[in-house]
Amino acid sequence: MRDGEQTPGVAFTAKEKIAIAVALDAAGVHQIEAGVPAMGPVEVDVLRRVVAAVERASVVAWCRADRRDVDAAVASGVDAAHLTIPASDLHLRTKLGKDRAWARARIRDCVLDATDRGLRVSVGFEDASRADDGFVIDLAGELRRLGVTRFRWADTVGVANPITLHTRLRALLDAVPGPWEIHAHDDFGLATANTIAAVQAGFTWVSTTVAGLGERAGNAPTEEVAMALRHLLGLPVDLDTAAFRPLARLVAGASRRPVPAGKAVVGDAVFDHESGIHVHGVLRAPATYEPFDPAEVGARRRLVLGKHSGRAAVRHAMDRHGIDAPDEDLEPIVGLVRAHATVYKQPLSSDQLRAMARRVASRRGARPRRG
Ligand SMILES: CC(=O)SCCNC(=O)CCNC(=O)[C@H](O)C(C)(C)COP(=O)(O)OP(=O)(O)OC[C@H]1O[C@@H](n2cnc3c(N)ncnc32)[C@H](O)[C@@H]1OP(=O)(O)O
Ligand SMILES: O=C(O)CCC(=O)C(=O)O
Repeated sequence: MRDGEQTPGVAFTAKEKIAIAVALDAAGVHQIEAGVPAMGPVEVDVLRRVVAAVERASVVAWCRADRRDVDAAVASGVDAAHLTIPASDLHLRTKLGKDRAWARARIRDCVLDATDRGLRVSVGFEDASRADDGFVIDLAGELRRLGVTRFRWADTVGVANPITLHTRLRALLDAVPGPWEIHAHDDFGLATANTIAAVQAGFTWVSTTVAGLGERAGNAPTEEVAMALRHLLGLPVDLDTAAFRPLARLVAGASRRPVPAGKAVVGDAVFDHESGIHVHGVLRAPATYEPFDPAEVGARRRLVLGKHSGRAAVRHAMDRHGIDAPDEDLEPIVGLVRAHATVYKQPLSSDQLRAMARRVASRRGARPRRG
């Protein structure tokens, strides 16, 4: 929720934030990064209300490596603080005018402060994908000894490549075992792939946002990652996957960012089939052209008549709507369906299909038997 809301132009009201947190909690999300308490009293108050509203999930506050941020996290009543330190020299030197020694001292100090104050602490390495792995490994090893419960490896500008990432993260885990989290951005459309690669390398936490909302091209989408973990890696996913589509619409409303029709898992059209070969196959066994049953995410398959339809699809649609026609009429009806789709660029209604069947029947001097 924190990184999702960082999307330029997006600002959730307290009510929206609470509703999204409650929905995430109900869906079984384990931890909700609900906001940035350093933003001031309004955000602290929202965090407090999120903490009160959520029943099962842990609520974590995002903090800079700054004691003032830890103070604000404590004030917000969360059970966990996520402290971020830039890891790359680009971020340290160019952005902050600091060096690695500063980063080490600063994050150590804040970790000790936050743990002393009873918070569970995770640490994020911002821009880790462009950082020196040796520095990240050294620092993580040191911080683990101070009681940090988890590390986040951030691909802040989405430049990781899933193949090389896997090898790189395996080496990281060998050096500093324990819970690591991947936080992947989608600048090159690789956020989900990189997240899956990290899990395959042994990472046990994934940072995601609903429908991939987030800075620039966004983050790894919760629903894509969850379904890929279940179906591609065969891992148990204890989330209510049927909640993904309503969640995406809830977030779309609050962010004023409509869910694209073709968005994996949650898009309106991702369980539609039109092409003749696909519909012919799906009618025999949906698995021919579906990687999982749409019901698993509370969706329904739709067979759409259009420019690429074939006879099997037309016959199926006519049967569904009680329109009878001999086999010899199918080919010309398909022709009319194609022409209609090309002109109107819309799926065909049952009435339009019926009218086409009549037209073809009357051309050969007969009437369709029903309809
Ligand atoms: C990759 C990411 O997503 S990082 C998270 C990004 N999220 C946000 O920025 C949350 C929204 N941010 C805000 O509301 C504000 O930027 C605040 C409240 C955090 C800080 O506001 P301001 O004090 O006005 O600072 P401003 O935004 O101009 O600059 C960022 C400050 O944070 C500091 N900073 C940046 N990252 C870190 C860090 N990880 N640890 C410590 N300090 C940091 C910068 O040095 C700068 O402080 P300075 O002005 O004293 O040099
Ligand atoms: O929490 C972190 O360390 C990562 C922050 C972030 O959102 C990013 O680097 O993209």
